[in-house]
Amino acid sequence: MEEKYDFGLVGLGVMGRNFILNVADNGFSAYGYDLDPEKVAALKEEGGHEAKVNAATNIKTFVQALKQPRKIMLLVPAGKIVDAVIESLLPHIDRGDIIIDGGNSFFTDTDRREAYLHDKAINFFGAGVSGGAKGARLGPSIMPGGSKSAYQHIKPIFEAVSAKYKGEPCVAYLGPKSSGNYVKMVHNGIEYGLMQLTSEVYDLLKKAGDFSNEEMHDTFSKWNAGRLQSFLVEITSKILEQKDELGLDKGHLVDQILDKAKQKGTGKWTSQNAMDLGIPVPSIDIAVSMREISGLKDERIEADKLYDRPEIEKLDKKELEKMAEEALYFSFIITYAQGLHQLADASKEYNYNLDITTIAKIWRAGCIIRAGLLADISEAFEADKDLPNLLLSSHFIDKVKSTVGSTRKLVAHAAANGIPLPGISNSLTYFDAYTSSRLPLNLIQAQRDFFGSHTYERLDKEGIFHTEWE
Ligand SMILES: NC(=O)C1=CN([C@@H]2O[C@H](COP(=O)(O)OP(=O)(O)OC[C@H]3O[C@@H](n4cnc5c(N)ncnc54)[C@H](OP(=O)(O)O)[C@@H]3O)[C@@H](O)[C@H]2O)C=CC1
Ligand SMILES: O=C(CO)[C@H](O)[C@H](O)COP(=O)(O)O
Repeated sequence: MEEKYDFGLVGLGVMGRNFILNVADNGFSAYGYDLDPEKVAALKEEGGHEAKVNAATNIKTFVQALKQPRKIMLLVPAGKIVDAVIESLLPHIDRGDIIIDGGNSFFTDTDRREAYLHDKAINFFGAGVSGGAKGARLGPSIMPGGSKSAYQHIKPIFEAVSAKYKGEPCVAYLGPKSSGNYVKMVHNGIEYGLMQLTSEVYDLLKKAGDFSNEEMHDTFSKWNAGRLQSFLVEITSKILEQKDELGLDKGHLVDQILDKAKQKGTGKWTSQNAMDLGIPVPSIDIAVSMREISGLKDERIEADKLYDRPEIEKLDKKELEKMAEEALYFSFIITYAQGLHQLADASKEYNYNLDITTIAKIWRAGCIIRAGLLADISEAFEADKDLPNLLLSSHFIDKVKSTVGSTRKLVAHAAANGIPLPGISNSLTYFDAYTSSRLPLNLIQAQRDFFGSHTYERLDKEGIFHTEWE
């Protein structure tokens, strides 16, 4: 009898093709499935040896090639395709088999699918994968949620293929049901926030400091060697040195890219769900809004003609670079703080039983939001696992205190000079509000009671009060 394969993968696109080759590189035999015969043929060729990597366009052949309990990962576009693939697998798989959705599926879809498949005795995992094509090939961060006992079957494969941080795998069982997809969604929300912040600093260096692309390349490289070390700062430095091969002037590619940022939805879902839960994540909200504003290119061009802008007062390059590093570091901290706060509250709301330390640890390598800061963040949560907010951790007080001053100066300078810094200023405002023992929302309570008899509480007496204001 022919030897069966350890792992199956549906969807041989950007992520799937790379993930399956990674599985094979780590000593597991793997079988791929895609509707497209060219992708199947390409994988077989790239996989080299048929006993190690094989693939088919026939779903029955694919399923029958796998060892039981079958471990079948889907890396197909989120949405209806995931349901369609599950339906096409069902006639061929057996009780106890495991389906893993590795895509960016919406978490309530994962709950629905998990309940549907649970009734058929099929184990279903939502396991977000981060790291892009290169990560999938060489070591991503993986965020699995589902049945703890069934996880034992996929654990050896996931631990082998995942990125490693100082030898520790960047994957861990996170919790039941949709917990893995939820964590990946918030990962992407933080990703949106950090990308927005990086783009603001790039804009500020250019406009307030006349930095050239070469100079910014050097600045981001230098920052990446320090406490801002992160994948997004690293790739920003690389992007800034990339020459344009298509354009006529052979300048830098970044200058020729249309300033309209697209989105597939995960950042927006993070914001929407944070609103549902009542968790403030303004650094993420504004990153979503900025992608939307960026899309209004024609209107922006019209509006630009209608309103004057102040002439920008230039800052000393060295001083600006130092302040920008501090503001970016400060705003990165605030963005992680908001995302992790959301995870902690969602964990209670949806009974995920998430361990924030574990999440911070599996984000230290492999994923798009990997950063040196995550080692400090995991230590902060290790010291206090019930920490409500990073800003309350003794590990972060000095880091925040020493960088907030520059953030204030840059936000003020940018506002006075008409340079939009929405992510950095939202991060600062969040900080100022979160650290205020008294906010002016007493007035809002009074207004609500004035016009709608909505009542209010008092500082000096227990109870619920209403005033006839007029
Ligand atoms: N790209 C990235 O950097 C990342 C993507 N993700 C997520 O991973 C998932 C996959 O993304 P990605 O690899 O980029 O997407 P791609 O579109 O590159 O690949 C999806 C693959 O699935 C195939 N497919 C579609 N429908 C079916 C079907 N019914 N049966 C079998 N195969 C099918 C597609 O074939 P065809 O093209 O012929 O339709 C394609 O080969 C998504 O949820 C995405 O959000 C997560 C992290 C990073
Ligand atoms: O999951 C990812 C990385 O972690 C994807 O790259 C992400 O989906 C990109 O999102 P968007 O297209 O909305 O910018």
